[in-house]
Amino acid sequence: MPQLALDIGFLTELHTLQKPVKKGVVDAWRKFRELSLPQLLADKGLHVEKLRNALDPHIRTIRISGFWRGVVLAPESGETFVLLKVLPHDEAIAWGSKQKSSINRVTRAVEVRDAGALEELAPAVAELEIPEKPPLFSDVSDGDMRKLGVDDDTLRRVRTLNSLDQLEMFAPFLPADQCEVLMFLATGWPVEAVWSDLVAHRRDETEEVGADGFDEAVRRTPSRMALVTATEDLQAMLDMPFAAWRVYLHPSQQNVAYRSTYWGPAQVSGGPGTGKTVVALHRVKHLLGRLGPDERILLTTFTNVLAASLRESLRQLVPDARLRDRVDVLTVDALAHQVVARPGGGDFQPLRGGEELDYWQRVIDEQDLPWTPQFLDQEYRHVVVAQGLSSADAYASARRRGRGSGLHPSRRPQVWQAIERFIDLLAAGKRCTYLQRAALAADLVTATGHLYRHVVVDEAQDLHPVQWRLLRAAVPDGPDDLFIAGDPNQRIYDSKVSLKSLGISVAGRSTTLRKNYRSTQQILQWSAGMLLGHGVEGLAEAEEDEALRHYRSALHGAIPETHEANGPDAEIRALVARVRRWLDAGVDPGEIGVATRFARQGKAIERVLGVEGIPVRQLRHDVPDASRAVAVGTMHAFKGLEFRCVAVLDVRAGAVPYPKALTPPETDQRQYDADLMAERCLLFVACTRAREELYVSWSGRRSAFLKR
Ligand SMILES: Nc1ncnc2c1ncn2[C@@H]1O[C@H](COP(=O)(O)OP(=O)(O)OP(=O)(O)O)[C@@H](O)[C@H]1O
Repeated sequence: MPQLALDIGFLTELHTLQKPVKKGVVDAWRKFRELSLPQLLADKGLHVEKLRNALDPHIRTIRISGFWRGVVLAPESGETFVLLKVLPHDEAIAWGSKQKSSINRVTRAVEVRDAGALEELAPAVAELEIPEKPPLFSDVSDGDMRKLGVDDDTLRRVRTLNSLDQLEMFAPFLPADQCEVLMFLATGWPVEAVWSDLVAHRRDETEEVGADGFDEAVRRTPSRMALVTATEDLQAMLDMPFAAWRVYLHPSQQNVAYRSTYWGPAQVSGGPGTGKTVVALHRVKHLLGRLGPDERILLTTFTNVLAASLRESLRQLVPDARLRDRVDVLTVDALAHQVVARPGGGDFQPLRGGEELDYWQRVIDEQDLPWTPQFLDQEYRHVVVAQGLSSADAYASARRRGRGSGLHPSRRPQVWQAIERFIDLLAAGKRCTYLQRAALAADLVTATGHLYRHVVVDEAQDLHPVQWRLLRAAVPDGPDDLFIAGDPNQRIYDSKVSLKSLGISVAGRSTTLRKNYRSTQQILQWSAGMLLGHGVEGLAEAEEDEALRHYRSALHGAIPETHEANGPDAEIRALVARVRRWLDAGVDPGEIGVATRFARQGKAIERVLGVEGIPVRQLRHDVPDASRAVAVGTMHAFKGLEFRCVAVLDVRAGAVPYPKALTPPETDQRQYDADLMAERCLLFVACTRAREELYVSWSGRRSAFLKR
């Protein structure tokens, strides 16, 4: 039976197609399933047509609807076709006739290059040559290139290049896997690392494929070509094109997610948009497949919105509701709440917002203390709660690791007294801090026994040690106990955690993902520029900001736009104009996000967009909302989300960094540095939510985080 596989290039452009065209794709795909090969080739409606001047004899066009045609790769023999692109008639013919397919000698996967575009671009690329620089790949031999799957045609083109800019011009048109290898080599990766990180997983060791090997070759290309077998799956892909991750996992992701067993806690890290969440979800799917009777999995993340989004993604990835019901998708706070709500747990209301500081102020006034509320709050959080200290003696001898402010040992009893008073005051009002609740939950679980067989953690970088204690207690030590996904460069709250110090060792079981699937290279590079040279402490210690330099995306687009406005009102007016241009270009309002440092500015923006008749919604980190309206929210609320177009406003000195979010350096220099870094990461997180376009504006003096 013939079948029509889908190329990832087609899927990534799917959102630009109108509904009738998408329906045409479903109809065409059905015909491939329903007709025999001779019937298919003779079908008048589908009109499978060979192109007269095509560079590749395997290229055909098929009719999708009206003027729209699909460009298809047809096998010489065998029955698997691949849909590469859907375009208006003339463009489809022009594009199709310039493509060339081949089968990679190392991976034996199908690859397609835009041979016409590469030829046309060559003179412009040559002009970018920097005369005094050596060739880009002068230290990689032809033999190594071939071992990594780079073929002679590609080699001939790239041998003379001597700048990354030149390679990036060619990039969208080269065979994707070869291009990825070259990008990594060009950014300084040793041949051995490229081999082990990228190529080894893909290598195929079966016998030489013959002319009839095309069907198998498509099957060997799962990270770029999907064989969809059920109509519902195809429909879901067309409705949610960005859910491509359900079918296409990069071999490096596949390798992490579907490793049979990790003999202890495992960690996956990587820059924004590298698919950490996707890998975490696939890991849950893998673990579900081997779960014993009565065993359960916890999938946990940081905010309610992210938990809701994980629940939805899991629904798509694991359609069987009975299986899915064996997974609890909860924030760590919600888990703590559930545990504490059980008999014996007490009934305390957690403090919100700045309430903690008010309580500390009260203690300071009562006891006439020389410290600030921030100092006591941080001492309590980072030393007492983090280490689970419960007596004056334990505190007197505790290490104040990570604290930058001196505290003479003779003053510790006085601080402890203040802490005791703080705890009593809260208890008297039936209140607690979130961390106290997590600590209580950790104690209860330790006493009563484990809750889960596996715990999978996403957005791990922001968890506090006491939350880790709860997660550690929730699952028994052993194979596949904890699977942890996170990115230290996206830490926006003040929890600095070394997993090792918590008894969670991921040594030998830690992987870094390198390829970004979300944002264009231009957005990534621009955003990474804000962090480079500002060393962020990794979760598992060994990671450095070296990863930042290697952020890579196969997607290319416009350089982020910056705008200096003449006052706050003018800044909002400029935003309205920007949003209108996106809408006019066909971007759905629901695919636009507007981030601000403060909620009140977001409210003003919401009002103005509303008055302008643009559908708008408030983005909150506790309430999910998928309506098709422009999402306006604080930078914090954008954590973990993504939009086609993102505007970040109010990026001015005085707002980013926000002075009140910074501990005064004279109180604690180390804490000041950490706070400043968290503010930097916050802007980085907001900017890297953009898939295609990023717009950043301010009025007055620009933020010091923005480069000139
Ligand atoms: N192999 C893949 N093929 C296609 N798309 C992918 C793949 N892996 C991830 N994506 C897509 O890339 C985007 C980012 O993925 P994901 O949210 O998992 O990244 P992340 O590393 O968790 O990001 P962040 O840390 O910035 O929140 C998503 O739209 C996801 O669907």
